[in-house]
Amino acid sequence: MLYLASRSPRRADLLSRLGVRFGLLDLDVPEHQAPGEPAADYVHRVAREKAGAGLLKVLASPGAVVLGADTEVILDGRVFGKPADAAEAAAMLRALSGRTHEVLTVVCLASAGREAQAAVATRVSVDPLEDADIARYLATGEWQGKAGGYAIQGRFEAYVARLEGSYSGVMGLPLRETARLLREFGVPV
Ligand SMILES: Cc1cn([C@H]2C[C@H](O)[C@@H](COP(=O)(O)OP(=O)(O)OP(=O)(O)O)O2)c(=O)[nH]c1=O
Repeated sequence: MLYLASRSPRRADLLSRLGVRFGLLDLDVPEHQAPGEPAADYVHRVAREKAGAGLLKVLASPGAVVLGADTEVILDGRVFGKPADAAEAAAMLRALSGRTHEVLTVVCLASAGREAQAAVATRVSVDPLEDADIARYLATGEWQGKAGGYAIQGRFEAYVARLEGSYSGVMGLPLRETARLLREFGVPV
């Protein structure tokens, strides 16, 4: 049985698109970058912690496979996670304005005897944003709960000049790499 260790409705939607059946595990894994921890190491660690915490919940279920994932926006080596409030989201969007950043998603699959990860980095170029653009965007509320303070799957795409990589990866679950990992674990996709 496959379990998705995530509270993100987007990850559940994306995983459903692969046509697999899965259960949902609700868990709260803290996301804090350690001092000096490189951005990519941090994203890998959090994805592993989510899958590991999920696995602990279902160890009694034989053959359980747990999927955890983490998505962060990275600019100049700095990690932009989910903004705590509109002011923090505004600061993130000002930093992303007119620049190209990376969205890194790491997917981790774990079962009783095995663990594997896939990392997908997508480069996203954002048009220059006026203060008025940012204010209008923040008013939509779409920034809430999204790394970097934007959701590409909504109005923000109007400001995306170029995307190189995985669109589903930016949304939180890269479908191609996830499908490959699932097959490796014997989950038919
Ligand atoms: C950049 C970007 C991020 N996101 C989302 C994907 C992730 O859900 C979220 C980053 O936060 P995550 O910590 O990766 O995930 P989460 O807290 O939403 O869910 P969970 O930890 O329970 O699995 O940002 C978008 O939906 N669209 C985007 O364009």
